[in-house]
Amino acid sequence: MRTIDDLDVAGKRVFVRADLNVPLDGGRITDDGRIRAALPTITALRERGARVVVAAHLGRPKGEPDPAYTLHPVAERLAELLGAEVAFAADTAGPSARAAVQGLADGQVALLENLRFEAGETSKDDAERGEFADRLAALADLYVGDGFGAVHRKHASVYDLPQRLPHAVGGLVLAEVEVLKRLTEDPERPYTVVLGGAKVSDKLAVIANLLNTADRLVIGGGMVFTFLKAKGYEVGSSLLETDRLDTVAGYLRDAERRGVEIVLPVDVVAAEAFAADAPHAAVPVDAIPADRMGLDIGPESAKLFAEKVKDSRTVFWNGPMGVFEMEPYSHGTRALAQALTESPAFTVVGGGDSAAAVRALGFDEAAFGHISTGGGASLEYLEGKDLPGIRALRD
Ligand SMILES: Nc1ncnc2c1ncn2[C@@H]1O[C@H](COP(=O)(O)OP(=O)(O)O)[C@@H](O)[C@H]1O
Ligand SMILES: O=C(OP(=O)(O)O)[C@H](O)COP(=O)(O)O
Repeated sequence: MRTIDDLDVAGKRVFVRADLNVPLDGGRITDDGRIRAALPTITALRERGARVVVAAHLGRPKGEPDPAYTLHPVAERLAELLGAEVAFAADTAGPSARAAVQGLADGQVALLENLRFEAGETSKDDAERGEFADRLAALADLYVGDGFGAVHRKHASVYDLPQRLPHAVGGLVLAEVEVLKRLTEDPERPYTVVLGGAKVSDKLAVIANLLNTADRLVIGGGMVFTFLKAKGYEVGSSLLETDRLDTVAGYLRDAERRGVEIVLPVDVVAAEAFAADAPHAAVPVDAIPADRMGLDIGPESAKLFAEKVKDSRTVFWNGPMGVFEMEPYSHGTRALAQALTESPAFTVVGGGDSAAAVRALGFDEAAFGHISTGGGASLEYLEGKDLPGIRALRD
């Protein structure tokens, strides 16, 4: 793969596909880790006289403009961190984007509006994605793929656009892959993968392959309830993927046959509503009240998970154990993060929210082996998949 050092960027319009999908509270960025992670590539290009056109997605808007998902706050933060102006385009590939790019002098930066405001970005239809990629291609001379957190998405800006422009891989993607390789090439065992978070259907899909590589899967977060229900427990109003119950029951059988240990919580914190001030209590998993939802693992589970993590030589963790953004449901995530810092294992934390949780809960990033900007992307890389956003840079 060509790197940015192999490109002659001076005076050229360079499209940088970054992952700037940061957590927001209203319009306020609660963790700017992904913006910071994008800086080295942007800065290197500026210093070499490129006209840098940064593009990214934020959240999951439905293919049309939605003010709740504007990248405007990200443009402001990016400008602060760069110590330079960032021209923000109010559309993605329309007149405002064209004007912003046209106005760039060498070394200057523009940020396009959320790529997912266009249906073509995420379309499953090759022609529709291609048509949007053509419009993006008209904005630039060169392409740099640096949005590691999105390289597992076969989206127009990730997969189709690099096929239309001379391209290179960015430093963030290179660095992430370098670390994750250590987990695919003969990881020290026991090798434990901890899964949590809210993107339940995405993450259920990686489990089949992880059963081939990991010795132990520890399951927390929103994923838990599909497992508990598949085992016959009632889960009240917790997150549940009803149509995946058979699949999950299959994973449990498969794991047992292969000798892969699946560690599930023994207790959960069940709340009356999705709110910090809702009445809540830790209950055993066989006693979740019908009118309550599980928003964290319970204290007994936190102890159990900590033991499993400490008794490992390699740990990959993606997905918070609970709704860590609300204090009453942050204890499971805190206990797990603490255990990772005390484990003799090589530890990798991946995912926008997981990395944000570790920082928000006050942990020192240096206490972990690596904090990756990508959750789903890391998991799919660990599965051994050829990821669309990396494949397109190789061709
Ligand atoms: N039991 C739960 N019910 C609902 N949401 C949960 C639960 N546990 C964790 N979450 C939520 O999961 C979100 C992060 O999930 P996800 O995006 O999958 O992680 P990452 O960004 O690290 O890949 C957090 O915002 C957290 O509040
Ligand atoms: O936040 C992201 O992934 P992650 O939650 O798996 O770390 C990426 O920006 C990809 O977002 P997506 O899962 O909406 O495609």
